[in-house]
Amino acid sequence: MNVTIIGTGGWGLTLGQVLNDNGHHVSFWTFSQKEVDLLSTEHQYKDKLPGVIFPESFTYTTDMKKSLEGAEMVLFVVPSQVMGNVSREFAKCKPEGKIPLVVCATKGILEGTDQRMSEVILENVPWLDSDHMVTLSGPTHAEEVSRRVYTTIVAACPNEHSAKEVQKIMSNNYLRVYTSTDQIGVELCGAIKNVIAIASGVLYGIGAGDNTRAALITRGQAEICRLGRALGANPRTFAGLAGMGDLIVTCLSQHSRNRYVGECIGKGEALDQIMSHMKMIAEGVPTCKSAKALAEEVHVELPIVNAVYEVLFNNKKPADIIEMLMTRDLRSEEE
Ligand SMILES: NC(=O)c1ccc[n+]([C@@H]2O[C@H](COP(=O)([O-])OP(=O)(O)OC[C@H]3O[C@@H](n4cnc5c(N)ncnc54)[C@H](O)[C@@H]3O)[C@@H](O)[C@H]2O)c1
Ligand SMILES: O=P(O)(O)OC[C@H](O)CO
Repeated sequence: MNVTIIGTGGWGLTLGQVLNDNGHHVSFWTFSQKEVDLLSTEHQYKDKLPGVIFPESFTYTTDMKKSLEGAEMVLFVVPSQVMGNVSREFAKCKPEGKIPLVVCATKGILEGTDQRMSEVILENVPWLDSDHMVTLSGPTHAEEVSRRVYTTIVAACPNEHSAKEVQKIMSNNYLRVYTSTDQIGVELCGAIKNVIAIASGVLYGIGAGDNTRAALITRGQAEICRLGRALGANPRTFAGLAGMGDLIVTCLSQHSRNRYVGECIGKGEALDQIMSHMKMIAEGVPTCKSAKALAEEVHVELPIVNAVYEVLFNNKKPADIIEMLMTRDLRSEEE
């Protein structure tokens, strides 16, 4: 199968390698000529995945129409906050023949809107319908998948047949793909867990204990469930790979970008200073703003998300915010 991947970051390249391992032909689009030159000559992206060499058969271009020639499947793997522009560009490249299956592996909610990534793409691409829009999400750090470490992931689409198609195309002996029809739940879990991961990083940064981290992960999960239920997600998704699975990996892994941002904050660094030296995207930062706005819109209380917002954007001290969280009105765990 011919697959086009939109985005040549760590995750896009890694998914390309999975598809190449499965015998598919992979082309990439990127907005950056610098990335085209680097990847076409060096076949590696040292800044993002040092030591990983990508197949020489990969092709790279900044010309989206050209990158999509003959594409039977298209994967979007760009940062969430550029998904609007990138999908509008994609909309101009309607293929002559069969509409390709579209898969989105980006995690986040578009700032200034309440839109999940599949909603952004579907709104901007009028010739694409929701039956052909699949979400790929789960506990999957590129640093490990690119080294073929055993991993699981979820392909979610309201149309089960499309989810199963992606499952068949992407599964192999080191990547096991499950399917789900709960795209809302899978996307919300993937977006909000990044905000909770920042909080987890803050706990590492200030030297908090394991009890505190366990509390954060569990109560973070409670917030994801509360918001998800209000927005129509299937509660079973929260306990699945895209839910608890991804929350665990992102809160605890040495590879997590969002956890790293939180850890630096906990050690006293300023957010803009941290962002200026990061080589990969930490989606939890913009998603924190959108999640807070989304929760207010549907009248759902998210104390941890709000706490992260106060620390990131209002310069509140983590210790004061944790004290505030611990001494709020007492409540039942069953609420
Ligand atoms: N890295 C991982 O382990 C991983 C795993 C699962 C999901 N994800 C998700 O995949 C998405 C991409 O993550 P990543 O780690 O590959 O990011 P990255 O920071 O490595 O790369 C992002 C890429 O997006 C493209 N890009 C950047 N700015 C752009 C712009 N203005 N216009 C168009 N394209 C632009 C570039 O090709 C860049 O290399 C994120 O939503 C992330 O949460 C990442
Ligand atoms: O853990 P992070 O913050 O690097 O996020 C990347 C992916 O979402 C992990 O599955």
